[in-house]
Amino acid sequence: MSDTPLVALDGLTVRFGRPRRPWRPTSTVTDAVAGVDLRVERGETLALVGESGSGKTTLARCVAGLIGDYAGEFRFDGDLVAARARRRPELRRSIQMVFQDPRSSLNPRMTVGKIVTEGWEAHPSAAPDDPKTALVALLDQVGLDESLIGRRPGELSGGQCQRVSIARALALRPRLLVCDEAVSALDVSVQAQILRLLIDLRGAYDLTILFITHDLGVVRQIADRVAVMRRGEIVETGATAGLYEAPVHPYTRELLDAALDIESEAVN
Ligand SMILES: Nc1ncnc2c1ncn2[C@@H]1O[C@H](COP(=O)(O)OP(=O)(O)OP(=O)(O)O)[C@@H](O)[C@H]1O
Repeated sequence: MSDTPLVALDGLTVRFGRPRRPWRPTSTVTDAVAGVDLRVERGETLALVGESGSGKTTLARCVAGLIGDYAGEFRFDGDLVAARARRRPELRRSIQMVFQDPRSSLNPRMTVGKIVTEGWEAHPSAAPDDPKTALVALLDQVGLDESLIGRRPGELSGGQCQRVSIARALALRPRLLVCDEAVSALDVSVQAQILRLLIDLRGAYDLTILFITHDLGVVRQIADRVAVMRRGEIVETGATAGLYEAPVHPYTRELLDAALDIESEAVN
């Protein structure tokens, strides 16, 4: 097995806004991601945590190819990914994203069957010989019955919609799954089911997962390692257990204390 990390970011910077100009005296520039160095090793689940506005989604979208305008270096499987190369079908297929709001991330007019299999048209290399059988198998793997094939997202629960999103991503046999707050919109019991599903699928599909969340309780259930993001920068990375037991950066301690306060409020 290669030692090359699946994802290597060096000095990754994503800037939004408009700079100051003689006719525009106020600059609105923000570095949402500000010089991030980060590795995601093959087969691991790395959680990226941080408070709202810290830049997690921007980093995730950049890695998933949804933001092409960035500075710094992004290597996937050792190869430098230039912004232009993002259009390479093989790279697009290899990195799939699961979004926060399962309902709005699915086309309401399309059936479950169409949603899950649509990617095969754009990526014939991932298309199976027998699409019908492959579709049923995919649905089974994410815990959905084949009777749902003709249903539309509006007829499904939030948890079922998220399972459809996961099946859609898996249909393309990705190597990296980027989950952006993928369980945040779900009830706690459904959250646990989807986390369990992701853990099982990680093994079955040999996946690497970049898991974005603000919820430190969720991190403990799914992540091998954690990277803590604050104001566009990574302030600490470490194995999940170690980070909970002995956080180094004061901001990580603040996040953990805040999470503990929320947990104890929920208990009382
Ligand atoms: N399209 C955009 N245009 C301008 N500024 C943006 C854009 N997207 C994000 N930002 C800014 O970049 C910063 C980081 O936002 P981002 O959504 O990445 O943070 P986050 O950690 O994911 O927050 P949340 O958990 O609330 O989603 C914020 O200051 C945000 O206002």
